[in-house]
Amino acid sequence: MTPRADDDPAAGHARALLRDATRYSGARCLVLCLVSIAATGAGLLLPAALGRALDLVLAHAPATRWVLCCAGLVLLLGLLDAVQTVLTGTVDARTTAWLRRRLTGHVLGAGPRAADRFGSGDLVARLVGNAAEAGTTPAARAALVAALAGPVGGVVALGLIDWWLAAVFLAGAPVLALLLRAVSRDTSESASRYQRAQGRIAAALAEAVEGVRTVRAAGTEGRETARVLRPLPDLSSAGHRMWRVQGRAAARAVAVAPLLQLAVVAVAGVLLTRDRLSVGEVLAASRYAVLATGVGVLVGRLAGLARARAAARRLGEVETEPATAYGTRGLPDGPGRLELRGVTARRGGRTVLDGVDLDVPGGTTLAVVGRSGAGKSLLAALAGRLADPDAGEVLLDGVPLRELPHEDLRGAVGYAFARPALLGGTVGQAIGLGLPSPSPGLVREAARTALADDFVRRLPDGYDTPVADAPRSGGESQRLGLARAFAHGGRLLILDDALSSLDTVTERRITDALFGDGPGTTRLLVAHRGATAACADAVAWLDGGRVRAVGRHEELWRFPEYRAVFGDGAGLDVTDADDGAVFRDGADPHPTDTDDRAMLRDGADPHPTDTDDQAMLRDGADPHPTDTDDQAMLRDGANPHPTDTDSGGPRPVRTPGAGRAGRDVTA
Ligand SMILES: Nc1ncnc2c1ncn2[C@@H]1O[C@H](COP(=O)(O)OP(=O)(O)OP(=O)(O)O)[C@@H](O)[C@H]1O
Repeated sequence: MTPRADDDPAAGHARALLRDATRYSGARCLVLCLVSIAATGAGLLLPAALGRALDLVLAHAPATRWVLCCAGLVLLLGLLDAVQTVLTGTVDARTTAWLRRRLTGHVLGAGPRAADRFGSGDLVARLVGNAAEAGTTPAARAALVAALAGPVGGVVALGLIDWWLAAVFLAGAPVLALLLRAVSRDTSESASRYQRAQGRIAAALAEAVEGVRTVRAAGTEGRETARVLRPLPDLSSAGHRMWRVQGRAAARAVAVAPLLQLAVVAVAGVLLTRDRLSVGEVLAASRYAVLATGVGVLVGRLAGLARARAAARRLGEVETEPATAYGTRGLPDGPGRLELRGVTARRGGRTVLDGVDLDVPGGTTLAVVGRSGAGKSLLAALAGRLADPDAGEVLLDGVPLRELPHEDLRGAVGYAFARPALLGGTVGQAIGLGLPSPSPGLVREAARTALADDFVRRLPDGYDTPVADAPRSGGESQRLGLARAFAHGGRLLILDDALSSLDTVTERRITDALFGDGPGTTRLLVAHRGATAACADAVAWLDGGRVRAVGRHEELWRFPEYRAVFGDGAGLDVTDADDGAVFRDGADPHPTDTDDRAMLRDGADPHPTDTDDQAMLRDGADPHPTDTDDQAMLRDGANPHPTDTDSGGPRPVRTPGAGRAGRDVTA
């Protein structure tokens, strides 16, 4: 059973959508309705005129006026039909365009939630296919009024000729009414099923196209095709059911309508023999009986409306995902201090981040590290309000992000991602995306900083090359994404694994430029590599949904579990940490080692000796790097001789220009 709109938010949204869409095409809909009614009126006048002309011809009276009247009505009907066709087409197109605009804006306004919930393929199916079906609603409703006016007018005309004729017709009318109701209900159900199956196919197809390389590599093209088309039987059965419903209705209508017409004509014949009707009136009555039983037209219209309603409901479902609301509180001048207070976020039924507190002073860099799935990307998304936390608050310069207007928020926060989407006509436009008027100079400068300028200039039309014609590797894409983030500016820059596809030398050069540009930008950096984390002023170590510790990379490095985050053999070794790491919730990163715990309390290094070196060697780091080691380190993007004093022993390897010691980032 179709749920009532009150119980079903999607149906409520669908009704509101259709109401607004109809209002948008209001004037045209009204004209269409009037034209349709005029056509129906002309259709209703024609039998009367024909009957009158016939009576006059039979009586050998002058009938030219009435014959001309009949010809005029036929011409008018043709003209109105043409206008109706054109108007229906334009109203459908306008309404569809309006629905697509509104839904596209809504989907993008809702952010990643909508794509997560529906899947990109299904969303595309809704915004393309279902919007086109739902877009026929206003015109179909207008036409339905006229389609209803035909039978109603036919019955009235029968009553005007003789009330017996109307009475005979009305006696059989309830059967027709039941028939129409069943058509509308059954078509609605099967149309919903049909459209759902279409959506599932579209979603699976989008996944398969996205992962076409994986499919090819696995050699599973056949299996994938079968998976994409798995809903086909359901689609087919829903489609067949739809046609069966309409076919059955049409068959019943074919059975019931002629019987009714026959009854009307028979009664008209009887009335003719009693001289209550003329021959012309019998002719008119037979035509009106056909009009009054015009169920075929109604069945088609009702089925179309039912499909449109089912499609509108699928659009309504998309609208149930609320668009992000923005505040009106302006962002004051400030250094870009970022605070997370008790931030909790749930995904897929589990709490991924649980009461996270962080404080990143303006102009500093915080690296976020943690095992895969620890919630780093989620935290990065919350920090710039790509998503809202389920509890807690994120503040920029003391203002909760929720209270900021859209412009202030997006102007203040720049993002770069691991797999950036390059949107915009040309490469230059993709870099300047989101800026009110990006100058070519700014775009180039940003590209130079991101080390993208060289390869962009090698493209056929340089910065004017269409994005689609700019073949690029994963690393080149990332550099364009970084260029976009650099061009954006803003007081907070969030890099979500945005350096992961870069070779280590390029990464190093970019981080040099990034961290060397002085204060003014606060940076949050999701890092997988130790060398990247080492560039930051502080590292927040996420584990089990919480911040396990905050400290400098070299301070945290002593803890095997921290080192394990980067995998064996990753990067840096530390023997002189000052235990500045701040552990959260009393969590000890090295809980099994009681000595370490004691030493941490006393501020001493738990592994200051050769044993320590062994541990480091176990973890893949060489405490006494030689020239050969230097080469290896350079390969890894780390500088083996960052300062003269550092070069003599197992010191933290730090990237020059980075990690301004002395600034703290606290939890
Ligand atoms: N939309 C979602 N629905 C369900 N679960 C989600 C969703 N988004 C994220 N998650 C889950 O939240 C957890 C954290 O994801 P996130 O991408 O933040 O991890 P991460 O630390 O960045 O991982 P990685 O280092 O592998 O990129 C993961 O277990 C992920 O499966």
